[in-house]
Amino acid sequence: MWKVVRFAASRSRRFSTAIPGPCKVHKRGTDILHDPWFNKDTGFPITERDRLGLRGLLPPRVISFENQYDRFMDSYRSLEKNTRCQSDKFVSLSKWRILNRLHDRNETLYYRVLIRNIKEFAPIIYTPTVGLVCENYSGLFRRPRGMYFSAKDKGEMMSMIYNWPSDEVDMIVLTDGSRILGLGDLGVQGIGIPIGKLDMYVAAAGINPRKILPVMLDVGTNNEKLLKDPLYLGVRQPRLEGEEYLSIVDEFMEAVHARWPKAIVQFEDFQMKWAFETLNRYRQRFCMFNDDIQGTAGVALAGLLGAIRSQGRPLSDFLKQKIVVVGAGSAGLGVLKMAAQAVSRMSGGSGTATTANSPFFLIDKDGLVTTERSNLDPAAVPFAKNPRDLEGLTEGASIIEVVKKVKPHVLLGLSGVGGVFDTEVLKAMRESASTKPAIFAMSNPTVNAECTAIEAFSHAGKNIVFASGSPFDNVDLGNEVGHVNQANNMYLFPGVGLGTLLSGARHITDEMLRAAAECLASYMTDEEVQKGILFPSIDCIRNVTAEVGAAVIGAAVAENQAEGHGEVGLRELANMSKEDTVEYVRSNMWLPEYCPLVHEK
Ligand SMILES: NC(=O)c1ccc[n+]([C@@H]2O[C@H](COP(=O)([O-])OP(=O)(O)OC[C@H]3O[C@@H](n4cnc5c(N)ncnc54)[C@H](O)[C@@H]3O)[C@@H](O)[C@H]2O)c1
Ligand SMILES: O=C(O)C[C@H](O)C(=O)O
Ligand SMILES: [Mg+2]
Repeated sequence: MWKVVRFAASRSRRFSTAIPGPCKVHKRGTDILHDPWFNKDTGFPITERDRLGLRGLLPPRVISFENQYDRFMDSYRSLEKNTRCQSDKFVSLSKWRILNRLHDRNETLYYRVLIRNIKEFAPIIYTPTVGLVCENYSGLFRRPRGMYFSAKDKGEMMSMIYNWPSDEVDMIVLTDGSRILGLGDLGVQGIGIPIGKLDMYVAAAGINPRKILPVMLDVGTNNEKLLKDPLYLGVRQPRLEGEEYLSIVDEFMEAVHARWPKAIVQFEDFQMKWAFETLNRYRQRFCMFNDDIQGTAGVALAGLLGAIRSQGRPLSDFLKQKIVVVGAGSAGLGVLKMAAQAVSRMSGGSGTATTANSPFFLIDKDGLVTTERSNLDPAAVPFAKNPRDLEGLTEGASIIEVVKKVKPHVLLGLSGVGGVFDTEVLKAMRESASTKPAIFAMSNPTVNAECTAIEAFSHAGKNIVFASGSPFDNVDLGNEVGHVNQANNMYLFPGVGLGTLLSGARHITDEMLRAAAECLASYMTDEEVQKGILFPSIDCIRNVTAEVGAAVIGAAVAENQAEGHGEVGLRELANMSKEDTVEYVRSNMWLPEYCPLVHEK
């Protein structure tokens, strides 16, 4: 059984918070002003202007970092005021543009703005606006960000990787653009997702922005509209398949690790068949994980355990919870696999994942998944129900049929289809066996959510607990508040990445992911959970990441995966208390401060 441990936020003297040391820069003059890593705009002190050949290239007055921040926020607020009557789409894209321009000009200021206002800006640089940006990327494109490896680069990647200007890369987010959120195949335009995820790595985990790399593997697209679009920036060919496809991913993985052997690669938004195949292919060879399968699973498991706690029930009740998962893709199957492992361990087993005899039900676009399904995807086989055990439900039963019959404690959507939890389905959840039925509409972006928060509380009742993948406002229920949780893998992947990095682990194991999920599950207090607050506010995401990262390090040490990082060796990691480990993680988080620049030839 899981012990609910909340790491103390005590400060240890062993790890002091980093004060930015000097940064070596190999350029001078305008080249520095045009480099967003080093640019400080009007913030360059006079002595630095002299040292770096900047004197005369900037207006004479030096503006403090804080004043630069205020100036940006003022222009952001004016934009908000001036766009008040415009459509939501126009406003969201305008907000993204102003942030993106800052990102392209001055990263230190950009991350200060992002970190201080994460709740307000996450919905712009991350889901849902990032989806809109990806849909319109070819038209919005102004400056490149990250690297693009295409089907035409075969045989060249080992040298191309050296085109990246940084000698140190810790964290890579890689996509092939084939399943961008719930928006489908967006080809090269999917690069917005790795960029947004890595922004969250900087904001939530304090990974140094000079050590991140967003990557697009452009192997073509099957999106006819994009192929016909004269502005489309990707390779105009159908997606590579089979061995041709895998040989491109293989070459990329070899090239990356030849240059940066310890870089962690997060696979993101790959269509299901490649998501599972690449995870199995690389996880023993490289330090990598698939966020949609593994990150999502951990967040969902934390939500499922929270739903039990919200009913005032012990976690052992997990064995009895009836859970209907709608969506049998990489995310839905990842969730079921982790949930089934938890059930197996709780009932004294080895943690082998199968739900055939458990109260879990899986539904895909063809309805309830049973052993009678022809062409059942191999990854779904362990979760197909035997119709003999179903008491009246048959292969392909609809969501409403399943919900009416099963009366689930939890209805969890990862289908990518907006509105599939319709009024009838939500009303049927009133008959749930739970005192606090849980409705998790986890698909992104907002338009693809299985239902909205208002729909859930109005049709399923005030006593539900609700979570969605993209943010919704809390719902006014008269004299109480219907709390909206954001069940998004952003609560896990930053801690998984940072914990892995700081442990120096060569691989990311199931145990490390389990530790991350359990840590998140135990983050909220009983009092909060009973109010329906299952996940923390995004405002404290650095704190969540520090704790999740520490849990990952603890598991890496326990499993003999850890090798240490920098000056902190394995022995020191192994001797750290939980509090010390949290503090160690926290003290390794990059802070957006201008560092003194020192020119080096
Ligand atoms: N909240 C999060 O943290 C999080 C994490 C990962 C994925 N997601 C979201 O989950 C969604 C699915 O992601 P995925 O990688 O599993 O996609 P996927 O394409 O691999 O799977 C989609 C699944 O949904 C099923 N489906 C389609 N239409 C359906 C319908 N009408 N009724 C029932 N099932 C239906 C499909 O058969 C398939 O099994 C996306 O919208 C994605 O944004 C959210
Ligand atoms: O990107 C997100 O917001 C979550 C998740 O990885 C998704 O694919 O939807
Ligand atoms: Mg994703």
